[in-house]
Amino acid sequence: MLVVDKLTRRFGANTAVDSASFSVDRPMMIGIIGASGAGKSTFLRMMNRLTDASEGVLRFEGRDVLTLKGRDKRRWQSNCAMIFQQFNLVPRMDVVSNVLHGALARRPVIGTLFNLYPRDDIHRAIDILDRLGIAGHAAKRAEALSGGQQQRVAIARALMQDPKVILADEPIASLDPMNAQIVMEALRRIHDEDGRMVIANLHTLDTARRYCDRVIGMRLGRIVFDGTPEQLTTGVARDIYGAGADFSEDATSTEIRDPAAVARTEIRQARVSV
Ligand SMILES: Nc1ncnc2c1ncn2[C@@H]1O[C@H](COP(=O)(O)OP(=O)(O)OP(=O)(O)O)[C@@H](O)[C@H]1O
Repeated sequence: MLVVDKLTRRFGANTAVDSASFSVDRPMMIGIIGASGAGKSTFLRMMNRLTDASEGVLRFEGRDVLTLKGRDKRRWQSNCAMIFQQFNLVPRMDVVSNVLHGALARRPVIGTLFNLYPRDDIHRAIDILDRLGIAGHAAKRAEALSGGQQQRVAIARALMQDPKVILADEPIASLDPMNAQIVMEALRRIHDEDGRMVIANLHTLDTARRYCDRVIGMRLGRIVFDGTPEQLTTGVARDIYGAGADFSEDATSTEIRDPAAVARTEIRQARVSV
């Protein structure tokens, strides 16, 4: 279904993604983890054709994605929706109009210019918002919503494109643990119920383990781990992050933890440091 072969992107002397290869034979939820600068965003941006590759092949359902041009490229980009850490909504525009923007790629230019949306699109936008539990906010300005709600609006906008793949670039990095969980559950449900492939760059190991079927670990542009969440042990994570024996998973955790347990850990750490 998806074949990535020796995919490489160089920026001058810096190789951001270095000969990355893997293949996926069915729609899955895939987490890409790795330290800052490992090449995760560059990989997603190449997949969506926001960034050109320097070398290599990326095929989806047999099509060579990297050579698509013009309308075919735009069609691919609409089939491969992207969501970002900062949501990228139009803050002063109402929620439903933000969602309807997701359908622009599939609509004639004239309607777009006059903000005329077919009634079916409007109903579909409301249905998608309802599915994500935020239909009650449809008429509000996007900026009036919490971060977690805004990210769900961004997911709704992506779903308006009816994409085969959703690429999520650190979708929960700006969210508190509770909202992070709601957003990850929404992405997981979209995969489970619609059969869409989801590829998410994640900063936190526990999130990758909990929500993904497969985890890819990147370090300095290279894929250094490709396996199941069960295979992602602390030792493997240490290698991916290039960390020493003092590597703590807590530093990459967004788990909603029992406050008493957190306090106990903090007291223990304070005792160690005095
Ligand atoms: N447009 C660009 N021009 C020059 N260098 C770039 C550009 N985009 C990315 N890089 C470099 O490529 C490398 C990989 O960056 P990338 O953003 O893909 O990493 P990342 O794993 O997504 O990091 P983060 O988790 O911090 O977002 C970094 O060294 C970065 O500085």
